Amino acid sequence: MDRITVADIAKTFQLKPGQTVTVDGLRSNSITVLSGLDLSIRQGEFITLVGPSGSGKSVLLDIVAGLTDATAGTASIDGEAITGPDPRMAYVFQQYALFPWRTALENIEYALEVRGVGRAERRARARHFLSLFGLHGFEDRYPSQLSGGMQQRVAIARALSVEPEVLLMDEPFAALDAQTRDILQSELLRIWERLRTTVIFVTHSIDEAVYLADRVVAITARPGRVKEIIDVDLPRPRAEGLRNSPEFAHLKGRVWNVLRDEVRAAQKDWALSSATH
Ligand SMILES: Nc1ncnc2c1ncn2[C@@H]1O[C@H](COP(=O)(O)OP(=O)(O)OP(=O)(O)O)[C@@H](O)[C@H]1O
Repeated sequence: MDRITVADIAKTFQLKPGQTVTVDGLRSNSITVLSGLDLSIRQGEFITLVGPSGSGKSVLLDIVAGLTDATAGTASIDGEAITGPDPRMAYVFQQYALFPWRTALENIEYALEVRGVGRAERRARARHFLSLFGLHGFEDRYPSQLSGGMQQRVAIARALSVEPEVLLMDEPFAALDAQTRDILQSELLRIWERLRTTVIFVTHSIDEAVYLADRVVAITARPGRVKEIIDVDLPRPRAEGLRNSPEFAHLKGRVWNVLRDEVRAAQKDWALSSATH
C-alpha cells in the first residue's frame, strides 16, 4: 500500500521585487524548483533522496510535511491530500532544533504534551525513546551539555516518540563528524527495523543513501523531478561491514552514474547565474 503519493508536483517561487535569477540564459523574477515530480512511497519503506544542490529536495520535503503548498500537483498521505502539517508526520532537520532551556527528557516530553499525551505517559515514553538511543543517564542534561551526535539522537528520539507514520529527515547527519555519522546511521536502522516507520531521508552522501535505503530516488538538476529510482537489494539488517562489499560499491557506482550529469548541469546553471549578475 502507498503511504505517500506525490503526483505531478511543481513549485515556483516568486522572488522579491528587484531580485532576479537566470533561467535558461534569461533573467526571471520567479524560480521553478520542482516540475512534474511523481513519486509513490510504500508503507514502511526507507527512501533516500539524492540530487544536486538546489534541486528542490528540501522543498519537496516541506510540501510533503504540509509546510508549504505546491504550485501544481498533489501530495497525499494514505490517499488524503496534504493541506497542512499533519500529526501523522514528524520532521528532523539538519540542525538539532532542540529547546536549549529544556533538558533532553523535557524536550521529548514537550512534543508529547503538544499532542495531548498525559503527564505520566509522557515521562515514560520520553525515557523509553531516550534509552532506545543509548541516552539513559543523560535525561537531565541540557542540549549545551550534550555533543552534536547526542543532540541529534535526542531530536530523532523526539520525532519518533510521537509515533509518526512518516518520518521526514532533511540531512540530519550532515553536521556530524564521519565516525559519529556512521554510528548514528546504524542506530537509526536498528530502531527503524523495530518500528518500520516510513522514512524519507534527504542526503548528499551517496554512501549514506545506499546504506540506509530500500530505494534511492535520484532527483534531476533544477527544476527537480525524479530521474531514476535505484532499488537497494542489500540484506537487512545491514551490517557495518556491508560497506566494504563489492555489491555496495556497485550500487554506489550506479547512483553516482545517474547523478553525475545532473550535478554538472546544476554547476553550469550556477556559473551562468553568477556570470550575468
Ligand atoms: N522561499 C523561497 N524563495 C525563493 N527561492 C527559494 C525559497 N525556498 C527555496 N528556494 C530555492 O529553491 C531551490 C531549491 O532549494 P532546496 O533547499 O529545496 O534545494 P535542495 O535540493 O534541498 O538543496 P541542498 O542540497 O543544497 O540543500 C534553491 O535554489 C533555493 O534558493
